[in-house]
Amino acid sequence: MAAVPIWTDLLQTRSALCLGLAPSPKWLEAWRMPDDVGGARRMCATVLEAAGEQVAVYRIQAPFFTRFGTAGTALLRDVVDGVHERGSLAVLDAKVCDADDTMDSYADLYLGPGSVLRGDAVTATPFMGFGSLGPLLRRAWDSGTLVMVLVRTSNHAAGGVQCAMTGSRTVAQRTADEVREWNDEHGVAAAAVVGAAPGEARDLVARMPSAVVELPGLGRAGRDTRDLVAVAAGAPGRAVLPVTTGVLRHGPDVAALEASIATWRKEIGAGVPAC
Ligand SMILES: O=C(O)c1cc(=O)[nH]c(=O)n1[C@@H]1O[C@H](COP(=O)(O)O)[C@@H](O)[C@H]1O
Repeated sequence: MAAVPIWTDLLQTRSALCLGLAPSPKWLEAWRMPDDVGGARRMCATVLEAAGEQVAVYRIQAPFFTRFGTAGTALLRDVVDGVHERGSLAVLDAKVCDADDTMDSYADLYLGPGSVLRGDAVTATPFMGFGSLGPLLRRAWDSGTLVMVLVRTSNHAAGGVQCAMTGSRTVAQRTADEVREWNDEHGVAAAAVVGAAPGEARDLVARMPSAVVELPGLGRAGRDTRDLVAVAAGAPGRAVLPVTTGVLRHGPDVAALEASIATWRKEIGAGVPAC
């Protein structure tokens, strides 16, 4: 079942901004909220109140919820419900990875209306071999959801693995090609996370012409917003631009958060035209 048309519709009507929800110890302290499930609940409610129905997609960092045990998992489920009540999509950022028989169980937890957490997408690591993602990808297709495969990440340690050569391609290029091949063969359920500098990102995005691509990096030191927005403009209707720090640093004041979200939407909207 194709998920992409729903994503495209929302990304075009609300903008490509993907708002990060990260009730981490660091953010709860900055917001002067207790580092417990009550504090996390207040933080998420504040962000959702400020965002209203302006945001197409939320990237929800699952470990910052599940660290609180069953109460945190219940909160995560409530937050996903809150996202859906606003007509938005929820990416569960859990970066799952395992052998193929176990991957099926991750789908039970994360993906689609029949799962525990009812996410619209889950992030996954392909470094046990792309084939190990098969069961998760098949379940994503069946439930109209997406698996966001880590093609290239921005953390300092990533380059040694993801830029290593495998034949004539980097590992990241090969993974991007595997995303395209899966989508061409089975239907578009593989999306991608591409946390690369603009030149490399443009090449990787071009290798996955039908995939939703998440391009992290907006609002970070050393990254020019216009460069990243220009990469997204090459993939209209399927590029997702996550911002966490760039918005959360304005909290917990609701009006300041709202203003920041509006500013990001405007900045992104001007550069990513409707397709
Ligand atoms: O999966 C991601 O979104 C991700 C990919 C990547 O390449 N680099 C990266 O930092 N991230 C996530 O982005 C978060 C920080 O987002 P910003 O505060 O918007 O920069 C991190 O906590 C990671 O979970």
